[in-house]
Amino acid sequence: MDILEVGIPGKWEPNLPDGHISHFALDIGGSLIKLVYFSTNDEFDVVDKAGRLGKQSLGKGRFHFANFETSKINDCLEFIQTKQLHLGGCQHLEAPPTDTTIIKATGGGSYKYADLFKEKLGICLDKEDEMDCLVAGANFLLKAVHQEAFTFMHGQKEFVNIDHNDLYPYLLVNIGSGVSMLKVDGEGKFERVSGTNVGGGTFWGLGRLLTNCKSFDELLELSHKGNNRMIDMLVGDIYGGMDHSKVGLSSTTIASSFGKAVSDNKELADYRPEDISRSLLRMISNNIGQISYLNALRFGLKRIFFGGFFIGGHTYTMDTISVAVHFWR
Ligand SMILES: Nc1ncnc2c1ncn2[C@@H]1O[C@H](COP(=O)(O)OP(=O)(O)O)[C@@H](O)[C@H]1O
Ligand SMILES: CC(C)(COP(=O)(O)O)[C@@H](O)C(=O)NCCC(=O)O
Repeated sequence: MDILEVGIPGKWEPNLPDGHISHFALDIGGSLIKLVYFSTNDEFDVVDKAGRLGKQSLGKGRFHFANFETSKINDCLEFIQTKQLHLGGCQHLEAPPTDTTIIKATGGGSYKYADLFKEKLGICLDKEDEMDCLVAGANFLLKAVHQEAFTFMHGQKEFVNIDHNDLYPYLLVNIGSGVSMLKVDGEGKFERVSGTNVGGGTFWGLGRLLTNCKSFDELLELSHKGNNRMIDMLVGDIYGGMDHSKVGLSSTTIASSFGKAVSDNKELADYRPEDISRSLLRMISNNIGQISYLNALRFGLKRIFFGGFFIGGHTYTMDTISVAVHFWR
């Protein structure tokens, strides 16, 4: 089975031949809509007892994943409509578009936009709780997919071998618009033990205001070229270039994110957007890493798994979180 990424927010190819479509489902989050469907192209014609022509799949196919910004939900609706995802990709062969088209959906948007889906596409969203789905998905991936989980430290990615008998309990940290921290004890056994409202939405929202960036990717890209020391106050800035070794603080540790802006006597325009973005990314990632570590400590959990689109394989973000987790160890 192939996994195929077909969409990034705002960009999609409307005319890909998809064949028969099944397993169409949605996660409508605070920032992004995640959409998945399975398509089979290796089909042959079959005629049913009533003499109607249909297609039968040979069982091979692809998963397709697409994302849309939740604020541009109409693009998502258009994508579904164009590809006829809710009708199995082929309107004339399957059930006619009635009120009974039921699609699995999760995330806050499955409540917020239920009427919109019904009105525009005749889709009834069959809601699943996002935390239940998150835990079921994480457990499935960790157990069923080889080389799914990895550590990332100082630019080095190392896959983790998961021993199925030694997986639980673990802390699952999902960094979306906000951050949820779940203590997972088994299949369907979990508790939301903590969270923080300083998450991916904070990085993108505050970053947008401070830098005038037009997209998340642009903001993230800027952070790679920035130097947070231009705006963060370091221990060395306070201690005349020296470490505060008595309490284990090196001169290069960030003492106060954005702290230099207090004494610099500069305006926002005097700071480079690259430096602001870098500082913001470190501030938020550090904070999440520290809260996660403290919760792992609180419950005696030896493993933390991080997920969510804020991380999305972004190396600098992952590195910062890792440093924060290891800071006190
Ligand atoms: N292309 C993108 N557009 C907007 N945000 C993005 C994008 N890629 C990554 N992100 C980050 O991912 C976060 C959303 O993560 P996600 O796991 O999808 O959460 P949610 O379910 O709340 O939408 C955003 O707040 C932002 O920090
Ligand atoms: C409310 C949410 C579960 C919604 O999930 P999301 O769309 O952010 O993925 C999440 O944003 C969250 O856990 N926020 C943090 C709330 C808090 O603990 O302060």
